[in-house]
Amino acid sequence: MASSASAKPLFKPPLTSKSTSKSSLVSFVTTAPSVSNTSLKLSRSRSCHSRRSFVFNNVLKTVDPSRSSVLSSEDLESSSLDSKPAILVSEKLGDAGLQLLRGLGRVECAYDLSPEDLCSKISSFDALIVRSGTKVTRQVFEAAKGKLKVVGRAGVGIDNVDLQAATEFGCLVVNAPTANTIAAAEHGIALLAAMARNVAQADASMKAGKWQRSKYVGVSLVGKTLAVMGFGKVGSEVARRAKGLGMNVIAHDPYAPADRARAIGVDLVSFDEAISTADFISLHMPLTPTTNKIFNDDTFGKMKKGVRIINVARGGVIDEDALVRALDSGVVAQAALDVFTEEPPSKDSKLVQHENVTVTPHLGASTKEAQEGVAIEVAEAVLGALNGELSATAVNAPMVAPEVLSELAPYVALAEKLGRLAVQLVAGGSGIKSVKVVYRSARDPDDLDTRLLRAMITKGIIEPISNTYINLVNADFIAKQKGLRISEERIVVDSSREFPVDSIQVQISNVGSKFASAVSETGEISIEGKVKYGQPHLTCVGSFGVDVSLEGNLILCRQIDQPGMIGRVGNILGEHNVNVSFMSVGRTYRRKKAIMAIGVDEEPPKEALGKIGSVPAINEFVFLKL
Ligand SMILES: NC(=O)c1ccc[n+]([C@@H]2O[C@H](COP(=O)([O-])OP(=O)(O)OC[C@H]3O[C@@H](n4cnc5c(N)ncnc54)[C@H](O)[C@@H]3O)[C@@H](O)[C@H]2O)c1
Ligand SMILES: O=C(O)[C@H](O)COP(=O)(O)O
Repeated sequence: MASSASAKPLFKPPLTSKSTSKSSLVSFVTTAPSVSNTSLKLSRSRSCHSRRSFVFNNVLKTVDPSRSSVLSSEDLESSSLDSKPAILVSEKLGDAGLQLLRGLGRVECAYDLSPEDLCSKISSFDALIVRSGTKVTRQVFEAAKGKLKVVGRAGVGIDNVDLQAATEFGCLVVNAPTANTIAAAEHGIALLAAMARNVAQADASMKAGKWQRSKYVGVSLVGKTLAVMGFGKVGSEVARRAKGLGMNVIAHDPYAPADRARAIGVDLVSFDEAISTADFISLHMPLTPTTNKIFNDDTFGKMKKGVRIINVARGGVIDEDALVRALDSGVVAQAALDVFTEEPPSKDSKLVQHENVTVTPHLGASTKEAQEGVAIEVAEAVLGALNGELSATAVNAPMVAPEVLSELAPYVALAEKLGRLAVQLVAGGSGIKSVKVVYRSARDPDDLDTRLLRAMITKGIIEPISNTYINLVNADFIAKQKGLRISEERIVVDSSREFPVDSIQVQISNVGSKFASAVSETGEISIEGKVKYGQPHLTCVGSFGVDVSLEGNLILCRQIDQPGMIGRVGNILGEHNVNVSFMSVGRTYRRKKAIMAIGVDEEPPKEALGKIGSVPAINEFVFLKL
């Protein structure tokens, strides 16, 4: 048997790269205790309610051994060149970000790949980093064959990434949402001023040898009304700067808080009020199915005649043919555009060629400062994700604050193990439709973020019975796809508020069990666990209280409560060189029914299990893999 009895959680620091530590989330390793013969822990309980190491990157990694899994920091630190994660950078990325990536990964920069080339290469890469020019389509995720774990968008807009496909394939998408805000806002203001004073047109005219002072009389900005459509990061920075130019600024954003707008002297108004009262309209909303062509014949028709439009958001929010019509009719006096439905637009695009239109080739984020910033921001997010950390800039996974992650880490391990145990108790192992998870906690229900725990229970339940790999990104999607309904209940209990969760109970209803004693009085398979000394423990099976550390494998026996049972089963396992790590007996009444839970390091041979089954006082038993 093993020799040490101590249970000590080890807190492992994140990747050693200096800049990675700025935004990275903590990764944990907790080492399960091994227990010697002499310190074999025995406990007796009446009823329920009176290593291996766990690496936190379990949350994101793939577990199908035929697929390469997300690397732990140990892997990264000790890896040879070939075993470093492979990162494909498909568009120009700032040097600082590339250096970070090269410190920990094998980086290939391949710009201007055709969609076919991208698809043919992608299955060799763990991560892909793009800007707005690469379309990361469903075909790309299909071609990746499960190898691709993270797509990093070096910028804000993720409309070029098929998020639904990414989620279905369990691929995390992260972006760099903050580093180019100022650059985009400054470009918006540059276009606003340049358009109002015909800077680009006058420049072209002079370079053509002309001197046309009366042709390029402009309009003033001071005192004019600017409508900012989309009052997020860029929109509010544009508004702040426009206020400085003496403009009256209003904004429309269905999701922006009014107090944030008020703080910079901006009134939030309805869509129609914004577009019908503005002299200038600046677009700063994302391209989504709702905002697609939101500026069209109908909406241009509601604008003040002679309105001027600036777009540094996405070309797709404007119906470009309708804009040409509005420019031709004079409803829109001028437009200044940095973004287009198709990029680059066709050479003979009427919009680009229109004399009242000023254009730039998607330069909003193109300052040295912003490019260095987004490169670092995305590199940190991608490396963090490859290290199994949840990114603060995750686009298709719940964002979980670092302090919440650190608190929940041991409960995440417990959740997965409970899911894994519960499914093995189901007769036939399948046909599960309905799972209920009950969290008992002293904290208010609002104070407990259970998304991670639910994802890991889902992972524990589905992975043993299918070849689907599950992580935090795709857990809910896969559960839904498999028709598995997972409901949650939170019960406030009178215990310590120091810990987020007192116990987690997993119930599977409407199924038979291969271990009848796991079925509770109300008819569902029910097991419950707690975290004790940082380790997941099984504390309840059906209506029987037990206490066994969840490590290695588990044997559950229902027996008649009588002397000598522990010794008999222990001897059988000893004869077959199977190391017992924990043992616990739970009974309903003295000398009546009892459940013995035995943790074992090795899988007992069939012969040993047969001998246990033939002990006369043992009514039923089951062997479960953790
Ligand atoms: N041209 C460039 O190079 C460049 C650079 C940076 C950002 N962008 C684009 O600018 C846009 C804004 O970026 P951000 O960083 O400010 O993003 P953000 O998420 O901070 O802000 C977007 C805002 O739009 C709002 N919004 C969503 N739907 C809306 C609707 N129907 N009507 C009005 N508002 C709506 C959201 O509530 C949010 O407040 C994005 O599309 C981004 O891709 C372009
Ligand atoms: O959404 C963004 O961040 C901008 O549009 C920048 O795109 P780019 O990285 O292609 O310059």
